[in-house]
Amino acid sequence: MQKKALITGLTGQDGSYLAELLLSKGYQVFGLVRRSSSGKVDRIRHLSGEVTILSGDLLDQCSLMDAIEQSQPHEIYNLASQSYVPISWTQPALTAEYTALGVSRLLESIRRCHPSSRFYQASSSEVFGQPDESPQTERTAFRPRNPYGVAKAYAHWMTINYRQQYGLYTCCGITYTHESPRRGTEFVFRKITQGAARIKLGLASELKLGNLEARRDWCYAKDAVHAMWLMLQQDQPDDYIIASGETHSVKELVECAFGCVGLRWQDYVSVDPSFYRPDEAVQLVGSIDKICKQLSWQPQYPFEQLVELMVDHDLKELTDRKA
Ligand SMILES: C[C@H]1O[C@H](OP(=O)(O)OP(=O)(O)OC[C@H]2O[C@@H](n3cnc4c(=O)[nH]c(N)nc43)[C@H](O)[C@@H]2O)[C@@H](O)[C@@H](O)C1=O
Repeated sequence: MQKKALITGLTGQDGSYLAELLLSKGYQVFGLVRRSSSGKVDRIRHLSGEVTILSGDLLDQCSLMDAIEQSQPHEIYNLASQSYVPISWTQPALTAEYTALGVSRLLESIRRCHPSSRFYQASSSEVFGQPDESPQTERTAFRPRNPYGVAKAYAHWMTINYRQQYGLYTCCGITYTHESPRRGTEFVFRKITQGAARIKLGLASELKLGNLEARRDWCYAKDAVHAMWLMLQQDQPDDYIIASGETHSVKELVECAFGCVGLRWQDYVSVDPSFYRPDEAVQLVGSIDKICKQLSWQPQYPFEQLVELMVDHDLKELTDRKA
């Protein structure tokens, strides 16, 4: 029997990669798309005709119930969210509506309409905020430091509560920052790889960044979506950290990206305090012991290879755009 999956956040980085992965495995894929996102189809244009688009919104319970009834999915992946941390300070209530309450609406819709669906919730390392320990494990206490992290913590615990209270098959993947050529340029990794490419091609002369000392655990988005799928194939639902297990600073990222285009970063990069964040967690790194042992998952792309892949992509994309 052909498996069916419903993805929220289909038009985003992770949604588009997950749709490709599921299609390659023979799934029938449905994607929930907000009316306001329906113009942003760059990441899924090549999948048109292969994925069934359903109109819906995490703010609207009826639309979620309709989508689930229509698709009758074996698996549901909730990848939709307001995901940019600085915006969560300027729009805290809207962030909570999508990122926290949206998950309640989705879980309740699953319980009422199709309780046999397996559910994946995209949790985030931002739930750890200023963690008590490093690396963080699945048991590390949550101490979120921004409205986005608070909203993700609520969603995480609701997902676990629906598992415990109603016996639903629900899992949380606590993902650390994950990147790809489909990442938005507001996020630092893509901002830097595209920035280096733009300078190399003479399209820009400088790159302004915030805290160069901040350290992050970056992995490749394609590796991350593979882990999400694996989580829903297990006999028992559980929660896992999805990360690379190592950190690099923003400065190391800059050095590596400018190195790829043969330029000295010090000649082009300046620090702009407006990109600094108040009280941010400057070092987050995940322990991947559990996922490696229990799901035999391993990140496939080391940091340097990911930077190179993205710089090469950005050089090509910008060159094609100029031509
Ligand atoms: C796991 C988590 O991962 C992501 O959130 P993020 O880590 O906040 O991502 P980012 O790329 O915006 O910042 C990374 C670091 O880089 C520093 N940084 C320095 N200079 C600039 C700069 O110029 N721009 C930006 N954006 N960051 C800068 C910044 O202060 C921070 O320390 C999302 O997917 C989120 O949805 C999520 O769940």
